[in-house]
Amino acid sequence: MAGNPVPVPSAGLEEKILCIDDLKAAASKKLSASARDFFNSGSTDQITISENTTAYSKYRVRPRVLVDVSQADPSTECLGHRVSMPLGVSPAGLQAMAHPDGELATARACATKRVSMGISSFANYPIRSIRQASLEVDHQTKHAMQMYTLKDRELELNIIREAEQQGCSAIFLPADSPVLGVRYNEWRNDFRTPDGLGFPVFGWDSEKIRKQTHDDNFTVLNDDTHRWARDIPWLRSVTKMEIWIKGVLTAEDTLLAIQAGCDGIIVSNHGGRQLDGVPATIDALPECVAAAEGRIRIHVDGGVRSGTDIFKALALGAEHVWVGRPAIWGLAYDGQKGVELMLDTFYNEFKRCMQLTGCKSVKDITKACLGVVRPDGPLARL
Ligand SMILES: Cc1cc2nc3c(=O)[nH]c(=O)nc-3n(C[C@H](O)[C@H](O)[C@H](O)COP(=O)(O)O)c2cc1C
Ligand SMILES: O=C(O)C(=O)c1ccccc1
Repeated sequence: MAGNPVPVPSAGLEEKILCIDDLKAAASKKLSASARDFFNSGSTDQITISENTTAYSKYRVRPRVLVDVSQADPSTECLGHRVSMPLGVSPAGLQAMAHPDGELATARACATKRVSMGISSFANYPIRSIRQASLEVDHQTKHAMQMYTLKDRELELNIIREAEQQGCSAIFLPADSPVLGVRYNEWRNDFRTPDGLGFPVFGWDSEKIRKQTHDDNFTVLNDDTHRWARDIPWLRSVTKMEIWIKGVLTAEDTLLAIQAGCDGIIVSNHGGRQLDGVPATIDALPECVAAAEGRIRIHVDGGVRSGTDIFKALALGAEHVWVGRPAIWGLAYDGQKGVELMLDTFYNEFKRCMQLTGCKSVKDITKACLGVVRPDGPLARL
């Protein structure tokens, strides 16, 4: 993966974007207040969204020195395929509100940088076009289709069939969304999908969505009677794609995912947009890893904002991380190039973190690489 130590912005974009926070600031200036609030907010009191990021800072890295790191290799596997680093782009809806090319730009950037991508069921482009945009760059890039349990089973089945036919590798079932979170910012702004944008995955055009709030979308579509015993076997019976549960935060649900024969879980709180007050994902991860005892794949998303955050998540037992908002910020800043800039930034930071901790490959990143800061005490080993 190509990566400039200091990425160069496109012509006309003068800011120096050195880190993800720079990208957030630059992107936030370009978005309307209502779009910015929609993308950047969490639910209710914004506690979980804020902790998702800050919780990383209690961990300290324990570096090993005098190791030959000239060949340090950040690559790993995701969805059965070699990727350049253990980071992919989470499914996030409404990307054309950040940039007209929306999910197509994200797909091209992910394919260029060889990372996996999640496709939101609220994407503004059809699954086929997103896959096509990716295939034009690289034939190997893997996609996970995010699909809720829908009230309309026939619609759900059609979408799953389409995703499989278009070559998606996995279903990400967001188990945290039987109903929408309490999103005061959206409600205060009376947030609506901008005119001209549709949700083609559901076959909804702009006209159909115009009168609906974001909350209405969920209420109409999502099945709040969803449950393990009914929905996972059904999914298995209708698709050969991998089945991942997105939104697990406890040991108990990790065990249920194993029992249900799922391929993996994503420890996620929907970027703090569903129930406020649930733990930061990096704090929920250890209990899920301990319960799993290696019997199921574990990924994590939420609040990952630096290469060192990726490193910490791996040291705590995740195989791979995903990012939502950083991709949106990249898109808003500079379309495909902005998403590539975001991915380069993570890649460069992560590789350097590996090198400075004496890790030659992602397998070298273990519990021994981290400590935790306790008030007035020495660094505690994990
Ligand atoms: C604007 C936005 C839209 C999202 N849309 C979806 C979605 O359609 N489906 C879904 O499963 N998760 C969705 N998510 C959650 C992301 O998949 C992911 O869990 C979260 O963004 C990760 O946290 P981060 O943004 O802090 O990286 C969305 C998140 C954001 C910020
Ligand atoms: O806002 C979200 O978190 C989300 O899941 C979503 C749903 C519909 C459209 C865009 C995003």
